[in-house]
Amino acid sequence: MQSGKIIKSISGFYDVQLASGEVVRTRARGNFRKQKIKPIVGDLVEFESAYLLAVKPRQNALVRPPVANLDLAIVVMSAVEPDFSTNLLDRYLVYLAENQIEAVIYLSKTDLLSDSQRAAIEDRLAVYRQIGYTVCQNDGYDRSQLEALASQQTLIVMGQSGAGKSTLLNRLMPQLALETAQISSSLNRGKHTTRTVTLYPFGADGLIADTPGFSSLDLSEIDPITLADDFLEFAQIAVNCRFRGCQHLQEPDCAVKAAVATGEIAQFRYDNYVQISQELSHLRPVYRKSSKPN
Ligand SMILES: Nc1nc2c(ncn2[C@@H]2O[C@H](COP(=O)(O)OP(=O)(O)OP(=O)(O)O)[C@@H](O)[C@H]2O)c(=O)[nH]1
Ligand SMILES: [Zn+2]
Repeated sequence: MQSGKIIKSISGFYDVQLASGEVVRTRARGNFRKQKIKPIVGDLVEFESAYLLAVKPRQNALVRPPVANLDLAIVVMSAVEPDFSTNLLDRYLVYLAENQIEAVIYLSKTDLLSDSQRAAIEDRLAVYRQIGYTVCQNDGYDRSQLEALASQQTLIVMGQSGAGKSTLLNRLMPQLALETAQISSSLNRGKHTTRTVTLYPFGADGLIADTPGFSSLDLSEIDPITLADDFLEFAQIAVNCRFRGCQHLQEPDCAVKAAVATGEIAQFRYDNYVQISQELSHLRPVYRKSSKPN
């Protein structure tokens, strides 16, 4: 039996890449299909004589495009058109943290910024760098930095419509020549959503999806109780909260709120946290009798 990763799926055939880099075209056996698991690109599979036998449990999976076991996502945020928003960025970061996908932040359209706009966005991005995120942008952009991060990783590009995802993908993979749409040509919207995805070699033994990930986010499955864990800089400080499981909202002696007051945690990050937390709580009411002291 051999194992590898599905890098392409076309009409019942699955191209599986082995650790050696060799690619074998396989298909699913009849009895395998009865298991009602539809193999998707990114799946780690076992096969024999070009027949798939098993799909290994997935670390995560996206629906649009269907791709499994992502390690890394490049979150494309435009500086303008649409305007840069930490609220939207934090939603992506929460989503990715929940799915154990590492995030890299990529700022596009910096060439359209005035100096003062640029300074304001730089201030915000400095906060993300401080938290530990890698931040890159379309000018002064370093392909080798992205390649180094992507080494042995499976990655995808995601971001809202018009953010510049296809433009970035074209830069990373000029051989693909993805169509970039003028933001105004709304007829082209959603064009990528029905396409199948293929993983292409990128960096040292890395793979990159040729199709951008979704542009709208569903956070509704997230448990508001653990939401704070997705705000990585809160986690280190939260050990000093008086209550274990402190959600940093109304609780007394909250180290996170204290850190916001001193500026150690950025106010905008906390505000985004509170807003997302409230949205999730409305979706899923939580009744807690008491909190245990730490
Ligand atoms: N000036 C400038 N324009 C850019 C940059 N990146 C993207 N654009 C333009 O912004 C528009 C949208 O870019 P796309 O790459 O198509 O955006 P997308 O995220 O793939 O959009 P959807 O396909 O709608 O999801 C296009 O007109 C691009 O030419 C940039 O860095 N600078
Ligand atoms: Zn707290």
